[in-house]
Amino acid sequence: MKRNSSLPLKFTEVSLRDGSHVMAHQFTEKQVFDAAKALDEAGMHYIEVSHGDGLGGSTLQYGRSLTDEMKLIETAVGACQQAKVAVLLLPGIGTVSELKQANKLGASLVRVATHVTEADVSAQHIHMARELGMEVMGFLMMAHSAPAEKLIEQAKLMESYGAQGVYVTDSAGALLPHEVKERISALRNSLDIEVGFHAHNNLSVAVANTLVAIEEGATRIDGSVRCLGAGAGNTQTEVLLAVLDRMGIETGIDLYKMMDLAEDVIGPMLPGSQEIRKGSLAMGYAGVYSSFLLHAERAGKRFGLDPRDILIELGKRKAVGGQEDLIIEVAAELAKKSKLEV
Ligand SMILES: CC[C@H](O)CC(=O)C(=O)O
Ligand SMILES: [Mn+2]
Repeated sequence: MKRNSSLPLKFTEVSLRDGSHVMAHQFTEKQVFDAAKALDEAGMHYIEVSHGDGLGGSTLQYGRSLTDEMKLIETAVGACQQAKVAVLLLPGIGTVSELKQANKLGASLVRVATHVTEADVSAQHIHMARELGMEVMGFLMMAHSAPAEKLIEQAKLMESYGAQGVYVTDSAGALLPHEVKERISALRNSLDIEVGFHAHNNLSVAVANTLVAIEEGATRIDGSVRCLGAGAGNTQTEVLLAVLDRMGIETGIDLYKMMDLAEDVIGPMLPGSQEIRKGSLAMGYAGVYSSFLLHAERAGKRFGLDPRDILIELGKRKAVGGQEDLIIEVAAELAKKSKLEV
């Protein structure tokens, strides 16, 4: 593969943040310590640790964390010799004060995440992170739902606020390879900062999409070991690293150590196997936020509905992150409608 960038690839392992959705936000300090230590020893570049919905996400709406995320961040920082600890922040959920606290505890990269059309809400947080001396990336979520021109406009806003890179974030795992190619190359040709890619494997194309992104010049790449991320999980980190190794692309990360930690450290944490099942497949198919899966399954049980019907309806309504309350509303409406039809 010929990469359209001469910069080295930098990987962010997201299982301790995106995987928080799968764990219903119940990570323990020991789990985070063991995973961060093993990832650090394998040479991982960045390890993201936060509530699944980012700093400040531990609420009734998003799900309460078992362990205070600041404790988890501090634990991960303490476990790492070389890896940097990253945090995710969604303006409106996380605040500048939480960002300062995380930075004080040793988090040195923040990814400021907004819906793909709402980059303007990231200005204050990006400025503050730069003032704190943190590395800052923009994270444009639900990137499948906007055309390349919109992504360019929004990424340029983040660049103007001081972001040092912008991610195409396929939150729904809905992007197809040609759509990734179009979006990454559009950003690569329009920005003076790095471009990143964050995938979800709901349609089983996360590794393929990530390879396309790398070829088009993305240099910041996300993955989760054993697919420990929302929905069917993210690009499986250890698999991607093996493929890149076969392609002769240098990552600086020890493949055997990654395979071992996938088996011995992350494997035992998994509440179930991260396969593509009907719920996650429906999300990729309908373009729904991956972190809605557990919420939709719970609503399905509560209202006696097939969670897929709830997910498909959420896709039609173009629900965005932060609208977890809409899941209940949609389920209640569907249940009412189906009773009327009987
Ligand atoms: C709720 C935040 C979300 O999980 C961020 C993310 O990883 C994505 O949009 O894919
Ligand atoms: Mn994600």
